[in-house]
Amino acid sequence: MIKKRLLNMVPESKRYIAFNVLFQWISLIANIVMMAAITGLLASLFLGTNSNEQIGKTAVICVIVLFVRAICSICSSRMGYLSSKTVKKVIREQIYKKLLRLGTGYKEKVQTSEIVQVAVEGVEQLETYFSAYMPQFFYAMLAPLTLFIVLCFVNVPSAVVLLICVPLIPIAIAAVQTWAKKLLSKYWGQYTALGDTFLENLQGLTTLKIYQSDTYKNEEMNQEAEKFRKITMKVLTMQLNSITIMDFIAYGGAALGMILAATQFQSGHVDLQGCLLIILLSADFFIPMRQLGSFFHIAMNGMAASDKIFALLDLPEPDQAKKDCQREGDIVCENVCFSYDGERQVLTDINLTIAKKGLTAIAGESGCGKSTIASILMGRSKNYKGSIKIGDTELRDISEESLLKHITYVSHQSYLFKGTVRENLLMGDPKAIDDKLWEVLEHVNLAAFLRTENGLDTVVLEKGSNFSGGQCQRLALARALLHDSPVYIFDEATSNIDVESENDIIAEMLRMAQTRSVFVISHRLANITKANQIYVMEKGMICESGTQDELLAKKGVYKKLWETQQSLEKYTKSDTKVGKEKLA
Ligand SMILES: Nc1ncnc2c1ncn2[C@@H]1O[C@H](COP(=O)(O)OP(=O)(O)OP(=O)(O)O)[C@@H](O)[C@H]1O
Repeated sequence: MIKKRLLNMVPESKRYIAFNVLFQWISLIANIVMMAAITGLLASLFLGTNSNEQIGKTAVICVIVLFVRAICSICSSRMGYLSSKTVKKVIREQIYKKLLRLGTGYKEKVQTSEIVQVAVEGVEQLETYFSAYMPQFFYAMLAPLTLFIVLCFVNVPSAVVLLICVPLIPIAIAAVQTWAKKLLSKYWGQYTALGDTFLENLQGLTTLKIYQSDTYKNEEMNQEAEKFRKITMKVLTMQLNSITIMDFIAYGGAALGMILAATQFQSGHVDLQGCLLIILLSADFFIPMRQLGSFFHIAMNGMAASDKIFALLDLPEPDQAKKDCQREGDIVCENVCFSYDGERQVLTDINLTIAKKGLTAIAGESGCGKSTIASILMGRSKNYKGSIKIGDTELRDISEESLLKHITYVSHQSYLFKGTVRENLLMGDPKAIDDKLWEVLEHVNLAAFLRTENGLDTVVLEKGSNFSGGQCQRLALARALLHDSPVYIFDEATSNIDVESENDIIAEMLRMAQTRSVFVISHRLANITKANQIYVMEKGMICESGTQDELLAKKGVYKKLWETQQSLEKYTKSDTKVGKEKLA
C-alpha cells in the first residue's frame, strides 16, 4: 500500500508526511499525560486521598494538554494541506509536460476525455493518499508501540494483549485488498468510459437533435450510467463491509483490554489508577489503525487513479527530434507509404515536390489520402515509410517547435477561441501592432465588417459561434497570415463557405504563392486551376501530375473529375435560375 513511485515522484511530500506524523505523535503523548493526571485524580478521589492542590494541578495539566493538542491538530492539518498542494501541482505538471512531449499526435495514443478525468479527478483522489493516508500509515504503527511501552510500566499482560489485537485490523485490510483492487480498477474503467460517451454526446448534441437520435443516445448513456451506478454501489458495499469488520476488531480489542485490566485489578496485579489508565487508553491502541482503515479505501481509489496516471506517463514518446527546419528549400516526398493501423495501406509510394515558392495542389476523390499527407507534413504521424525532406532535413528529425514555425496549417475547421478578434489574431504574432492586424484583416476582406462592430475588440464566442462560416474562415486566414511562415497548407480551407469568401481566400492564396510555398488540398478543382503543379490522387497513390492544361490534355482521371464537377455546377446554376424564374 505504499507506492514508492508515487512518493518518489513528489519527494517534498516525504518531509510533510514526517512532520504530520510527528505532530500526531506529540498530541498522543500529551493525551497520555492528561489521562495519567485524570486517572491519578480519580483514584485519589476514590481512595479519599485527594487534595485541592492535586485538583488544581490536574486542571492546569488538562488546559496545557488541550492547548498542545489543538496546536498539533492545526499543524498536522497544515502539513496535510502543504503535501496535497505540492502533490497536485507536481503531478499535474508532469501530465502537462508529458502531453507536450507526446506532441500534436497525442490523440493517436490516448483519448482527450481520459486525460481530463485523470488530470482532474484522478489527481484529486491522490490528495487523500498523500495528506491523510500516508501520515496515518506511519502514525498507526507508532501509536500502538508508544502506548505499549507506556502501558508496560502499568501492567505487562494487558499491554501485550492489546498490542497483539492491533495487527488484526491490517490483516482484515489485506484480506479485502485484492478484491478491492480489481473492483476499483473496474470502477475507473467504467468511469472513464462514461466520461468518453458523455463528452462525445455533448459535443455532438446539435447533430443528435437534428437526426432525432438524442433519445437513443440518452438510452445508451443511461445504460452506461447504470453500469457505473452498479459498480459504485459495489465499491461502497465493499467499503462498508470492511469498515464493519474493522470496527468489530477495534472495539472488540478495546473491550478485551478493558476486561483484562479489570481482572488484573481484581487479582491485585494493578492499582486503581493503572486499571483506569488501561481502560481509558485501550481505545487509543485501535483508533489510529481504524482511521487508517477508513483512509485505506480512499487511498485505494487514489492508487487505482495513479495506475491510470502512470499508464499515461509511461506512454511511448516520439523520439525528441532536435533539428531545425531550413527556411529555404522545397518539400520533397519520395516513395512515402503510410498506414494508420499497420494493416491498411492509406498512402502508397507518394512522390511529390512542394516548391519553396508557388502553389502546389493536390486533388482526388474523397478518402484517397489527401489530408493524410497534410497530417504527415504537420508532424502528426511520424511512422511513415520512405523519405520526406524539407530542404536537406528529414521531416521526422525536425523538432515539432521548428516544424510548426515553418508550416502553418489552415483547415476548414480552424479553431477560434473565446475572447476578442485581437486576442485571436495575436496568436499568429504576439508582437503585432494594431496597424498590422488591420492590414491582414483588409487582405481577407473582414476589416469593413469589423469596423461596423467593435473593431479589434469585437467579441468572439467559443468556436467563433457568433460569426458566419465565411467570417470564421477569413479570421482564421488573417491569423495564419500573421504567423508569417515559409509554408502554408490549406486543407479544404474554403469548403462550406459562401462564394464571396471562397473567392477572397483563393485570391489571397495566389498572392501568398508569389513569395512563399502554398500547398492546397481541395475537392473543388475550380479553386486550383492556377496552381503551378497539381497532383491527382487515386486510392492512396498519385496517378497524374501537371498544370491544369497539361492534365486536361492527358484526358485521364483529372479530366473526368473536372468534367463531372463542371456539369454538376452548371446543373446547379441552371436549377437555381429556373427556381428563381418560377418564384418570379
Ligand atoms: N485517424 C485515422 N485513423 C484511421 N484511419 C484514418 C484516419 N484518418 C483517415 N483515415 C483513413 O485514411 C484514408 C484517407 O483519409 P484522408 O482523410 O486522408 O482522405 P481525404 O482524401 O483527405 O478525404 P476527404 O477529401 O474526404 O477529406 C481514409 O480511408 C480514412 O478512412
